[in-house]
Amino acid sequence: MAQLNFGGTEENVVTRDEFPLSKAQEVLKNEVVAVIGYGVQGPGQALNQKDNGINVIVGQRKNSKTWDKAVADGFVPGETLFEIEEALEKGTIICYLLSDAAQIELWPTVKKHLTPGKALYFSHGFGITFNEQTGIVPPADVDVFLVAPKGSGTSLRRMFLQGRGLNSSYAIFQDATGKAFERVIALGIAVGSGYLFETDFRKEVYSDLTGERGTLMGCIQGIFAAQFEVLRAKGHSPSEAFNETVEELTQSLMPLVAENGMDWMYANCSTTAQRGALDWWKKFRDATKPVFEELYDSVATGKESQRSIDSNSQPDYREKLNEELRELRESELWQAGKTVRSLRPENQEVEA
Ligand SMILES: NC(=O)C1=CN([C@@H]2O[C@H](COP(=O)(O)OP(=O)(O)OC[C@H]3O[C@@H](n4cnc5c(N)ncnc54)[C@H](O)[C@@H]3O)[C@@H](O)[C@H]2O)C=CC1
Ligand SMILES: CC(=O)[C@](C)(O)C(=O)O
Ligand SMILES: [Mg+2]
Ligand SMILES: [Mg+2]
Repeated sequence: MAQLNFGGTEENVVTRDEFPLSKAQEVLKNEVVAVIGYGVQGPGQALNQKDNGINVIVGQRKNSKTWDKAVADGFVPGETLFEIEEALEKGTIICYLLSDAAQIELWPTVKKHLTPGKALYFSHGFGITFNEQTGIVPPADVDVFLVAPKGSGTSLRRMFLQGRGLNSSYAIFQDATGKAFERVIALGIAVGSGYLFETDFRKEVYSDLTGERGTLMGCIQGIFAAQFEVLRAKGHSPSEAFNETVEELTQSLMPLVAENGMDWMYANCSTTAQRGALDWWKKFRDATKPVFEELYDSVATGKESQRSIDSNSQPDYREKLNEELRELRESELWQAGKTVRSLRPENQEVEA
């Protein structure tokens, strides 16, 4: 474990240097890792573990689209792909990767198979932290921990294939075997994490729910829409409004931020832009901060988790979500975006 200084605070991190894949393989060599659920995180984590030489099986409902996907991805029915209960029985480490709402329904079945010494692995602090809402209370004689990749399962897999690694947080809720630390870190490395930083279940879920509702997904769509609407109302064309709101950000400026920080991105823009950005950013911070305070409270009081459980456990939740996504897709903003994306040279048909 290394101690690193993050802007003035020392924190524990585990890197691939101190915990290489060979060590993860050694720790997991007698384990059967059962990945339950094959939605977004399931495939990323199962495939990365498979490619990393870990003994991984998938548990999924037969006659489902995702069963077929697991087969197409190389999992073999009866060998490495099983009905959920069979996988639960075979697994010594259970990676519980159903959607957070679905985890509630299957919990009694999972619990039945958590015999002493097994490990229960999550990729989110949701089920355990909000156990009054989820009913997820594991027996005392199993290890309980999490590795939460900080990004989509799709990115986890893509970055692995590119030889890169998404960073993840890890937390131990219960160490029944005395081996929870080496087990959780070995899994974190095996699923393709670039490095792992320490957290606990409550902090993981509070920060994750805040982030995805905030700057990562909810807030960013909100400020995109606000700026786009103002530009359109002032007579700017959709292409101009989209380019100045989204395209330039994702294609030109955010890669610079990712590479070397905000000041470096600013420094690579005009002095005119820098003057304006430096003058305006605090105003945006002050305008949005009360909304972030409200958001955090809504997470911490359990309102957000309850809403997620209530809506995502309806039988027609998928159709309803798809309908809301369709509205977003068909908005003028994202329709303009579709045309803009098609114009990127790399997306144009190569002329014969
Ligand atoms: N989507 C992502 O990239 C990320 C997800 N996470 C966490 O990882 C976990 C898994 O999330 P996702 O992969 O997004 O899940 P998901 O929404 O893609 O669902 C996973 C699987 O659950 C199955 N399923 C749904 N209802 C079921 C039921 N009643 N019985 C049996 N199977 C059922 C689906 O067929 C699917 O294979 C969650 O705890 C989530 O918060 C963490 C980081 C990112
Ligand atoms: C991708 C991720 O980390 C999220 C946004 O928290 C999630 O999918 O829940
Ligand atoms: Mg999340
Ligand atoms: Mg997240």
